[in-house]
Amino acid sequence: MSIVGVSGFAGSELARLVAEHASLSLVGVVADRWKGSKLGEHVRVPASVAKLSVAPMSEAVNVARQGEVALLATPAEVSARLAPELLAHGVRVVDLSGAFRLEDPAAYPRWYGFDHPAPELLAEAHYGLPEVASASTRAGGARDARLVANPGCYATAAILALAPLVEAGAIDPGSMYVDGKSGVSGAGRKVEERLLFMEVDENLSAYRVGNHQHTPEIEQALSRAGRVRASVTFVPHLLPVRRGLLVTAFARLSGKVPHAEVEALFRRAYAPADLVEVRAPEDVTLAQVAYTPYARLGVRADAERGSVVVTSALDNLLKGAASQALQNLCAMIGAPPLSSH
Ligand SMILES: NC(=O)C1=CN([C@@H]2O[C@H](COP(=O)(O)OP(=O)(O)OC[C@H]3O[C@@H](n4cnc5c(N)ncnc54)[C@H](OP(=O)(O)O)[C@@H]3O)[C@@H](O)[C@H]2O)C=CC1
Ligand SMILES: CC(=O)N[C@@H](CCC(=O)OP(=O)(O)O)C(=O)O
Repeated sequence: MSIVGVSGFAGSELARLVAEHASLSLVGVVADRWKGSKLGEHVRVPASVAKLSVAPMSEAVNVARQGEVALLATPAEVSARLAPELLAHGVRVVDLSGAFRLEDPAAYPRWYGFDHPAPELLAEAHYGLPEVASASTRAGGARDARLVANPGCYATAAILALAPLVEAGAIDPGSMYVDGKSGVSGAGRKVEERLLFMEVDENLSAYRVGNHQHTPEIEQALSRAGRVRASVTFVPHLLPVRRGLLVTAFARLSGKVPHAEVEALFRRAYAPADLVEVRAPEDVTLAQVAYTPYARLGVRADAERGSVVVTSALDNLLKGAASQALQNLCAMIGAPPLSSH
């Protein structure tokens, strides 16, 4: 395996997870910021890979060709250009960015700010949310996929929260609401005024209201899962913590599923999922999921108001990025799944 973008927050988590997985071997790491230095100088990894030399971005294709799969932890526009080159060299790709999550090429200028350079790959990419197979159009799942689009962090939490409800026809899919709150590591290592300590500490603010790139991703996944046209209003907020995100989703019950049976939908849907826990909504907290690969969900239906509320929490860098990428990678190559410790 190789990791491109290893100097980023998600890339560093990936390096640790790949290095610690007994069935995976890390053969190359790439990032300009750390080029020429050893991986172990920056990330706490086992001695076997600590001596790996970090290659510059200009060497990304050559380095990635040494491994069977490349993990891209790069900005969407970078991944969109790099993935086709890697695929052309026979290297399979798990991409952590949004570059291959949306099936409609016309959505890219609107939500990501660039024209997609490889629109033909959008239909092929597998949307890799392992616990919600219906969110992808690919019948075979990640196994045998050449290209896996790893879901966004808020999108993972929101889709886990709403998929069992739309799949069962339990809610009105035309009006779902999602309030999301994320720790600052969600924004990556970049320098930005809104991410300064003085802006974030002891503060809470909404951002990109009506304009967040995970809106079409959530709608696409729920439309597929429910075979309906899903419409989601999503508002993200920046929380003054390092790790973790929590979304609260609200929807109107359709009456098709009695309110007393709504929680059972979740328990059934996620019974086979080792990494998704269903608890009371009040027990869904950042502290329970931060630094773990778990997502935790809580649901409560309100018969009097005809509504349902779902809380959903995960670590944005793990289930929201790197550990989910590992789940996908293991499924692609038939390696044992990520240990759920
Ligand atoms: N942070 C999170 O919680 C999540 C992130 N993601 C996605 O994962 C990917 C990586 O995110 P994250 O680790 O947070 O990001 P960071 O900003 O922390 O890291 C970005 C990485 O990409 C590299 N890079 C290569 N080319 C460029 C370029 N042109 N501009 C900027 N960086 C470049 C950087 O290398 P260098 O600085 O050495 O040049 C760095 O290694 C992104 O697509 C992000 O959207 C997805 C889910 C959650
Ligand atoms: C706090 C914060 O800024 N979070 C990021 C989430 C990053 C993510 O999951 O991003 P991609 O879809 O770009 O891969 C954001 O809201 O854009």
